[in-house]
Amino acid sequence: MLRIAVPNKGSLSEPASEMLHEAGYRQRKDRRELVLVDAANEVEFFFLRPRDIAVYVGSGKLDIGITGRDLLLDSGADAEEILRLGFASSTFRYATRPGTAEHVSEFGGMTVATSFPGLVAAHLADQGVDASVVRLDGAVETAIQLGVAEVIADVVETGTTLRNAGLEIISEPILESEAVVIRSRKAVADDPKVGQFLRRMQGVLVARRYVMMDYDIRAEHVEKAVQLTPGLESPTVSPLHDKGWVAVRSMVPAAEAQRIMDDLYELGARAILTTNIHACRV
Ligand SMILES: Nc1ncnc2c1ncn2[C@@H]1O[C@H](COP(=O)(O)OP(=O)(O)OP(=O)(O)O)[C@@H](O)[C@H]1O
Ligand SMILES: O=P(O)(O)OC[C@H]1O[C@H](OP(=O)(O)OP(=O)(O)O)[C@H](O)[C@@H]1O
Ligand SMILES: [Mg+2]
Repeated sequence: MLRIAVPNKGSLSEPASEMLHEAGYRQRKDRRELVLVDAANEVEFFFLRPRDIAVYVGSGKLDIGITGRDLLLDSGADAEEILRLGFASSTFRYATRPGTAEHVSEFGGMTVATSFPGLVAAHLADQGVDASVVRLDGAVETAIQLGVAEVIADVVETGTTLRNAGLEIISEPILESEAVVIRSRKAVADDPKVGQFLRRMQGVLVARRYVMMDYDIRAEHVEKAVQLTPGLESPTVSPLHDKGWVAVRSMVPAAEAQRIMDDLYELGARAILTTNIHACRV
């Protein structure tokens, strides 16, 4: 059985379970379930606090886990990122009241409040800045108003929370984060069960990002048309009963599908259809 850690709460929890469900795994019906065995797929899911996942995986007790890159790096656990999942995307940044500082190098002697002390201490040391770090569980923006710190370091998605607290971002992001699959550095390389899990998750990512496009085009225009729809490997071109025409089938990025359909129409393509991809292996 492959033992997988899944976030049980917070921003990572729902999208992670949704993705696992799309990849064909059983998921819990009750949020209080802590462990779930998916016997058909030979997988056991452990629903854990997002912050603890890297610790379990790093210790080698669980094979792989889904967590945030920021949480992985903050933990200092002996685990590594093996697949980016594209949700819970955020940046990790410093912020202060306007006028406090313009750059990290001015933080010397100040206190930085954060829920990610490992990440922040390492970054300050890397920048050669001697500042203290105070660890808070959440709502760190308020630490400045209450005089606990002059600077905060926190997750920023839209920036609304910082703006509402009257704070401004300082310097470049410390980190760009998103949900990732992690594995213990102690794990056996090339475990086939891990490989199969990753292919399923990659299949979901591709099925979400691409659509299948079909169209008919006069044979003399097919070379130009396939430049617009090169596919992942190579488009399928099939003869039609009418000798002058061919049918083309190719995967295209969903976000570009409408533009590509317009361009294909201009080239003379007709019967242009797009269909969603339910699942795939690439
Ligand atoms: N607003 C957000 N947008 C995108 N990602 C976020 C956001 N808030 C937190 N995250 C990400 O979620 C992960 C943190 O998960 P965690 O469950 O600890 O905190 P949370 O989602 O803020 O939940 P809570 O604060 O309710 O416990 C991190 O990887 C972080 O980057
Ligand atoms: O840039 P924004 O779109 O405003 O999002 C970022 C905010 O979202 C998270 O807070 P959350 O609501 O999880 O509360 P918390 O501080 O208690 O974790 C994070 O800690 C930031 O405060
Ligand atoms: Mg939070």
